[in-house]
Amino acid sequence: MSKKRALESFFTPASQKKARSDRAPSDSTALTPVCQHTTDHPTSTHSTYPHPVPHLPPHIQAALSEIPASEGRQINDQPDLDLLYFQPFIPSGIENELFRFLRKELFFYRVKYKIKRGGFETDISTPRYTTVFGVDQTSKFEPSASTLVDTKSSKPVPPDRYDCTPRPLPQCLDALRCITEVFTNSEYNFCLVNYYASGSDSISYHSDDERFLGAMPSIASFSLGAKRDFCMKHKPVPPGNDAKDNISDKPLKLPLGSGDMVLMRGTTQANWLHSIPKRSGKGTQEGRINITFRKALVKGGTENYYRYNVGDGGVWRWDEGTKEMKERKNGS
Ligand SMILES: O=C(O)CCC(=O)C(=O)O
Ligand SMILES: [Fe+2]
Repeated sequence: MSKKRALESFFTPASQKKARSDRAPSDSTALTPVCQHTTDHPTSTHSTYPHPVPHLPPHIQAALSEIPASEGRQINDQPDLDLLYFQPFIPSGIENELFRFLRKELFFYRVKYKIKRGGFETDISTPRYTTVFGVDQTSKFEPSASTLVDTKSSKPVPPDRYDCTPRPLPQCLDALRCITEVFTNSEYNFCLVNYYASGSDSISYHSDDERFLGAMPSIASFSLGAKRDFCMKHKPVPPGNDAKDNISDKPLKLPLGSGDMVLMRGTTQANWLHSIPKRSGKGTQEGRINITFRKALVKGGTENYYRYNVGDGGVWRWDEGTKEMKERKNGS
C-alpha cells in the first residue's frame, strides 16, 4: 500500500474503515484498541494506568495528517552510520501543543536501581523522568478488552509470563506510532518516553543494541520542547583496524528541535553511541520530551524496559500550578 493511501485510510473515521490490516503497512500486532478509537471514548484507560490518558485533541490529531512536515535527510557519511533526520517531522505550530499535552497527561517515574561496579553495589538514579508502554512481539493486547494474549495462540498470557505488568500504548502515543510506521517502513511495539525537566537532566553515552531488539533495529526518536544537542560517536575501534582512519574524532552533534525526528537504523546501534549531555546555556533549561518507538522481539525486552523506565517508585505528574513534576499519591 502507498504511504498516501495508508494515511488517507488512517484518517478515515473508524466507522468507514475496513479491517485494520487493510490500512497499516504491517500487521503491527495491535497493541491496543487505540488505532480504532473514535471520539465516543475520549480517554485511554487500562488497569495498569494510574489514571486515564485523554485522546489527542481533534485539532492535533488532524494536524498529524501533514506528517512528515519535511523530507528526511539521510546521514550516512561515516562508517556504520545510517540516520534519517527529519527537521521537523511534526508540523510547526502543533509540536508545542503536543509537547504540553503529553507533559500534562502522561505519568512518569524517577527510577532508581543498583548496579555492580568494580565489585561494589552502586545506587543509580536515572537523571530524567521516564515512562514506557508496549510489549514484545510474543504477546499483544487483545483489542477490545486490552487483555494480554499470546501472539501465536491468541490465548490469555499466563500471569507468570512476565515479572512486570505490560501496559498498552494510550491512543495519543499509538496515533504517532501508526504514522511513524508508515514513514519509516518499520514496525514498533514499544514506546519509551523521557522527560528532561531542565538542562541538568541527561542521558549518557549508550547504544540501544540489546539483543532483544534484533541485529539491525530501527528506532524512531522524537523531540518535543526545548532544543537539546544529540551527540553521537563511533564505538571504540581496535588499533590497526582500517576503519579507524575514516571515523571523525569529533562527535556528531544534531541540535534536536521541537518536532524533529531521528530514525536510527541499520548498523547504527551496533557501532555508534548516542547521548543527550547536560547543558547550562540559554534555551536549554526548559522541559524536553523524547519519544522513541522500538520493536522488542522477546520477553527479555519487556522486562528490561519496565524495570528501567517504570521501576517500583511513585508516580509523577506535571503540576500546572507550580510548573513542575509532582509525586502523586494514589494516582491523584
Ligand atoms: O532523548 C533523546 O533524544 C535520546 C533518548 C535515548 O537515547 C533513549 O531513550 O535511549
Ligand atoms: Fe538511546
